[in-house]
Amino acid sequence: MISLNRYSVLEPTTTRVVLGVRKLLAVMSSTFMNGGGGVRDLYGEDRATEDQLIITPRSFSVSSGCTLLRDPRYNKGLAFTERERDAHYLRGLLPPAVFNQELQEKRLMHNLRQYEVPLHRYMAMMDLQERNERLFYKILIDNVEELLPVVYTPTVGEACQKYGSIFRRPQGLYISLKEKGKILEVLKNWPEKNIQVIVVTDGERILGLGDLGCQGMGIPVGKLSLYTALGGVRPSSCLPITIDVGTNNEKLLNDEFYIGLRQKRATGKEYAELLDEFMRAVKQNYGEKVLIQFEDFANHNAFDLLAKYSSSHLVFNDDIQGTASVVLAGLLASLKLVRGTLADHTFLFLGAGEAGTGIAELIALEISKQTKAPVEETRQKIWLVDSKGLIVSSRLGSLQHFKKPWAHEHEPVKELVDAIKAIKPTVLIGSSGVGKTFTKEVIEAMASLNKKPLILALSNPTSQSECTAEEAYTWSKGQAIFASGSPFDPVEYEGKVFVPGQANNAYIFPGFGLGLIISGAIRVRDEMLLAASEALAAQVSQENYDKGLIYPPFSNIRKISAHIAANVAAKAYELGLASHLPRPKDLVKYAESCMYSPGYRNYR
Ligand SMILES: NC(=O)C1=CN([C@@H]2O[C@H](COP(=O)(O)OP(=O)(O)OC[C@H]3O[C@@H](n4cnc5c(N)ncnc54)[C@H](OP(=O)(O)O)[C@@H]3O)[C@@H](O)[C@H]2O)C=CC1
Ligand SMILES: CC(=O)C(=O)O
Ligand SMILES: [Mg+2]
Repeated sequence: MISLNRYSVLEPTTTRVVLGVRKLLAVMSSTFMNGGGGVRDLYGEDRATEDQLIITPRSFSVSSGCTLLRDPRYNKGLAFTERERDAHYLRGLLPPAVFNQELQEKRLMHNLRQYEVPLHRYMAMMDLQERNERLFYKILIDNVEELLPVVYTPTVGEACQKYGSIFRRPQGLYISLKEKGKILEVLKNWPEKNIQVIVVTDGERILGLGDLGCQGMGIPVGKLSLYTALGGVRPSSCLPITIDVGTNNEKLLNDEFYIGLRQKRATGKEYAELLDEFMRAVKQNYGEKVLIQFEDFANHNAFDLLAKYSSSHLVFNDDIQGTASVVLAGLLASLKLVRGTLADHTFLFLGAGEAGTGIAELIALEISKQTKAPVEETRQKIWLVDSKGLIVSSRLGSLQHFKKPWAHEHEPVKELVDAIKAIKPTVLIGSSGVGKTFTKEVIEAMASLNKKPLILALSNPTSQSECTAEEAYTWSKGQAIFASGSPFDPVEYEGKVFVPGQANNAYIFPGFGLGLIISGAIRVRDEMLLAASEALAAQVSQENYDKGLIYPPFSNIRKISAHIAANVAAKAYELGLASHLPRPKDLVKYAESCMYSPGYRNYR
């Protein structure tokens, strides 16, 4: 193992080699085998997104033997060559066969496919991540459409629900109320110092599954593995964090295997102080440019945290902003199928929380940008229904602040289907977290009003989806353009195959984050979200449209992410928020060159 310029602990099985700089450079340049796609610098793409390369150290550490086999970042398992086995004291610790990474991948995919229970696949993937990180990312990248539902929604939802009983080794950083006053010290316990992206949750709104407390850790871990696999951000710069302020989930509080604090959630001042200490400690420890992605906070905290820290930190709320950007992209793309402009459409949401109001606002902004009409005016064609019915002006006094802009003049309407009949939307978006709410009557109402109704069932995981793909296509008699938060298989209806798209913020956040990193952006702005949407929409091909798709397939996601990153970075430069100067000429190429690739390196 070669560890440069860092805190490498010298363990008994570690030999330290001291070299002159010139010799070190020679060794390094011949040492790394480029895995494809990364920049060809001395460090390989592992450090490509770092601020600058510092080539000062005169030593590197070579861990060997069992220590090397147990280090997931450097372990290659049977792929260690004969020469490496000699050089690193691995003789006898491995069986004689030498496999290349492709053969390892083939074997692993074969084994993975033997598991019929998705959770078992998830656990096998987590085991692999902790055993051989490069192989984990190699198989995730190469089999992204097959494995996304395993490491991400829907399976990650079940994994979080059962996190206590499937818990093996800790992943990520846990910051609980017990660490109040010591958060900076806790951050310093994390072995990596060059952190570029943190995904943090407090576990209160995990997908549409509600409060899972500390067990929400599966979400930051999963999201960050997508940062690497889909966006090319190197794994060592990603930090998953769960803030544990307790849980109000009685089932978990009474579960003997629950891994979190066994108390009700802290709220008010106690909550705010812990979060504030966390935000200050992150900036102090990692600097101004670390991206903090808020994930799956309940809406009574999410909007306030975003507003509070967006002027002092590089913060991004994936559920509000990432979801908005992915849905806007789908809408822009859908105009190829339904014609007209965004301003010609009428939008109705079931669910007026983070996702719903976040999307609504970005649509209003985009229409305002396109038509030059004030956003107060462009909001008028966007309507939302919450658990109490249509959001109308007579409810203004009791509405949460984020719903108020959507309280238009209308008589109260309780049921979704009646709201559809009254508002006559062309687009129906489900963001309620409640499954089966797009009933046959709802879909039929949309199909009776529109030749091609656009129906997005965004809620995750699959159990919470507002309807299935099959329901959307059959109840609309094949008229619907449909996409969902969690994936569905293609559906055959009356001899025609309909391919549903996946409207999930996973299309956006990896490329969005990469764009912030490569430009050295210091703040997130709405214009960057619009730029990301436009880049994603531009990646939908005629072949995709011909299948009724409004999103490109995930199999192209790294190329898509590079385009998103480039557009986001370009916007950061345009807005004067980028700190990496000079601006690279070709931002797409630059983004691609910065991406981590999981091919093995040769160790001398
Ligand atoms: N596809 C994707 O990329 C994403 C999907 N999501 C999914 O969206 C869902 C919602 O997330 P989020 O917006 O953050 O959650 P929130 O809790 O912020 O909002 C949920 C909204 O749904 C409303 N609601 C709840 N039950 C009903 C019901 N029976 N009828 C009508 N409205 C109802 C709530 O009403 P009230 O305010 O009255 O309580 C609230 O307005 C989750 O399932 C999540 O997984 C989220 C982000 C990204
Ligand atoms: C996808 C996502 O972020 C969610 O469902 O919360
Ligand atoms: Mg989320």
